[in-house]
Amino acid sequence: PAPFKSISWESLLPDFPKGPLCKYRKKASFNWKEMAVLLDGKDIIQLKNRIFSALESDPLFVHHPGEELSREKYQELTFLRCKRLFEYDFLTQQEIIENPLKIFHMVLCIGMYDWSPCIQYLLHCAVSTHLVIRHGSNTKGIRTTATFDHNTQEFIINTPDFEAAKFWIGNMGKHATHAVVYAQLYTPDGQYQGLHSFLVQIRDIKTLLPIPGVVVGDIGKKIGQNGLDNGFAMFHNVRIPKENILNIAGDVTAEGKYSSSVKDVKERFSAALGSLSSGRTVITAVSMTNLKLALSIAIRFSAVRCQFGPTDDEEIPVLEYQTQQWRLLPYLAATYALDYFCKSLFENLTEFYLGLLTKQRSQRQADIGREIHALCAASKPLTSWTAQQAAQECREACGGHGYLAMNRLGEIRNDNDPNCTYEGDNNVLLQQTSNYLMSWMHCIRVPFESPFGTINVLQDYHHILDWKFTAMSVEDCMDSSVPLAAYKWLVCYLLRESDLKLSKEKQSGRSDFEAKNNCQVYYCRSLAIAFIEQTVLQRYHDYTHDPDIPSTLQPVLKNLSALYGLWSLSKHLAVLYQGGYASGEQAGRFIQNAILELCYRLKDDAVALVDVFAPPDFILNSPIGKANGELYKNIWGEVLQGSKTLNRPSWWTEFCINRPVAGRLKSKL
Ligand SMILES: CCCCCCC/C=C/C(=O)SCCNC(=O)CCNC(=O)[C@H](O)C(C)(C)COP(=O)(O)OP(=O)(O)OC[C@H]1O[C@@H](n2cnc3c(N)ncnc32)[C@H](O)[C@@H]1OP(=O)(O)O
Ligand SMILES: Cc1cc2nc3c(=O)[nH]c(=O)nc-3n(C[C@H](O)[C@H](O)[C@H](O)COP(=O)(O)OP(=O)(O)OC[C@H]3O[C@@H](n4cnc5c(N)ncnc54)[C@H](O)[C@@H]3O)c2cc1C
Repeated sequence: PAPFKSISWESLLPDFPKGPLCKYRKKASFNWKEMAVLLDGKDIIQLKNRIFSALESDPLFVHHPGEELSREKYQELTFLRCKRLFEYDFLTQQEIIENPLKIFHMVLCIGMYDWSPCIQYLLHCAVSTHLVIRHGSNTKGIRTTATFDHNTQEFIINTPDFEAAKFWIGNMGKHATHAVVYAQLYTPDGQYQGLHSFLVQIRDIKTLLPIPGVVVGDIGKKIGQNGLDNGFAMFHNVRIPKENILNIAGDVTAEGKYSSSVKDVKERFSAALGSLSSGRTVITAVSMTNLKLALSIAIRFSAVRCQFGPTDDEEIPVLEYQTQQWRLLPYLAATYALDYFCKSLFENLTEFYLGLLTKQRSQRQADIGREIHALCAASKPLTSWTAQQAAQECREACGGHGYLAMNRLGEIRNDNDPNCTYEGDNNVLLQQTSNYLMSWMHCIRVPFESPFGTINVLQDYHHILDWKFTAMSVEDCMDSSVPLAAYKWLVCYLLRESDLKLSKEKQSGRSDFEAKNNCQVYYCRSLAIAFIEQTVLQRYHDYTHDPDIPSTLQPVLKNLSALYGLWSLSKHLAVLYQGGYASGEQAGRFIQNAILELCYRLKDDAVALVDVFAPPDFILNSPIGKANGELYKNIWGEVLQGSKTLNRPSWWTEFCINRPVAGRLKSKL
């Protein structure tokens, strides 16, 4: 941890304005500034401050309360903001080299303001990206072709029909001039060489008009992220120079011969898709950031909003209600656990990229690639779904005020939604993780480990399968070691059951394809989810129990770890009983009561816990989520800023003069 005394907290993290939230802030068991410094460190806090204050002082980023922007205008504004982000160029190369985690924080800070310019910016930056993969989940089935013409030294790109069109591509709707297009490569000998990516110009850079042979356009309004122009494209004999093949997986010689350092077709396919792991890691963090936004709003609101009370003339904050605590505080615990996990996953990814950059060809590098793929293929589903459920819960937890667009919960929910789909549909991706786990079954009897140690739990597979739930009281369950042990059992059990189920399906004569499909629900899918929850919990448990954590912060961090573990585990209670890990009434009851007790213990810390990660008011942009807690003043302030709030409607005569004659249009037949 940083040496706290030498840091001027005041300059880094100014106090919040006085107001109704002070009551809870005073009750907190820890100092929120000390926690913020522990979690992020001084350097990152300074970076965040730099980005947040640049956006706040820039007229281009001014909010327009009470104003409805058309989609066209919003897209234009998003583009201008994206350009401005390039002008700010928040990080130098040197800073990135010294601490790659800064890129991660920079992206999330911008996204906290609005995901549309953030994603647009990211997509423009991602030089090695996979922008135009789209065929849907089945990437192997992409039907766009790239045929090499050795006479002209060009590739010819073709879309066979409408169904094969590229669709959904970010930035392509209105303004992208170049795209990275995935296509099936054919060499002049007619041989099919598999999926490869190519840089294709789609619009003229001076006029923004399409290049001949390219049909490109905007796909229309979406549920969220409408500042982004998602587009479609079709290619009809579009010729690109030979150099435009991005030779990640293979290359073609001038004579038209195919060459690749990766001989195995399957391996080439994995290499071609390897870059998706970075996108999935970022989306894991994007979703976790949405949790931060939604919870900052809902918890501050709940600490101030009063309803009912023990007597007729005393109303209490809704946060005092057990139900409200149980609805929100587990998500708060999840935010802390996932925040830690995201940083650790990013570090894993950095190691992977370092290996790629230094052209590592070791077995370890290959194993890292597989493990990262398995991790982010499950962490994206876990985090995006958690954020999706949390955003809805937070919306409802703020009652009617949560439904007012100005309070931003709808926007958070809608902008988070595609995290469940893009860069791989969540349900499809979970199959990748369970495939990986199942692949370890054959070496269960020999010593093995994975580079990041996430599958090392399987070393004790046989032993763990004999474990039982042993806690004897609620108090016994108040540490995350209890849910962690249960998770280890759960992963081993679901692995065994999935493997058995697959064997049975095959023995009964089903094809590999059918057998695998019939093992998903209740087996492989649950296995992938349990595995990633266990991994997140293991990492967070280890962190919160580290003796280096200051004693002033450790109790609250341990409570968060225990709550996250028990609450996540409680969704698997049926399987714990079904498989014999738990038995009798007590086990379930202890877990439930421990969850409630932890919620109760954390409720006085809840406001301080969101103060640690909430962005400044300007960025959060939610009257009910403001740091001063002046709920009603903030709402009224915003309502009255609407340009037409007090106006008579332009159609007032339709109401007052052209009155309806009841039944005038009734059918006379
Ligand atoms: C703010 C953040 C950014 C927002 C970005 C928004 C823009 C959005 C962009 C996009 O959406 S881009 C389009 C993304 N599309 C997808 O993600 C498609 C999803 N489908 C797939 O990835 C693949 O088709 C699949 C489902 C993973 C593979 O299916 P398939 O059944 O055909 O192959 P397998 O036999 O399972 O795999 C073969 C082999 O390859 C390995 N592998 C697959 N992917 C990867 C990878 N990314 N990294 C490493 N390895 C990979 C897989 O594990 C298999 O290996 P083995 O088991 O044989 O060892
Ligand atoms: C906002 C947004 C932006 C996007 N941006 C881009 C972009 O920039 N570039 C790009 O290339 N793509 C982009 N995409 C496309 C995205 O990658 C795909 O939508 C995604 O990969 C899912 O594919 P799909 O839409 O074809 O769904 P489908 O594959 O048609 O899936 C439909 C349903 O079928 C289920 N399903 C499919 N296969 C299986 C199976 N084997 N087993 C069980 N269930 C299955 C899925 O779970 C899903 O519920 C974007 C999408 C969105 C929403």
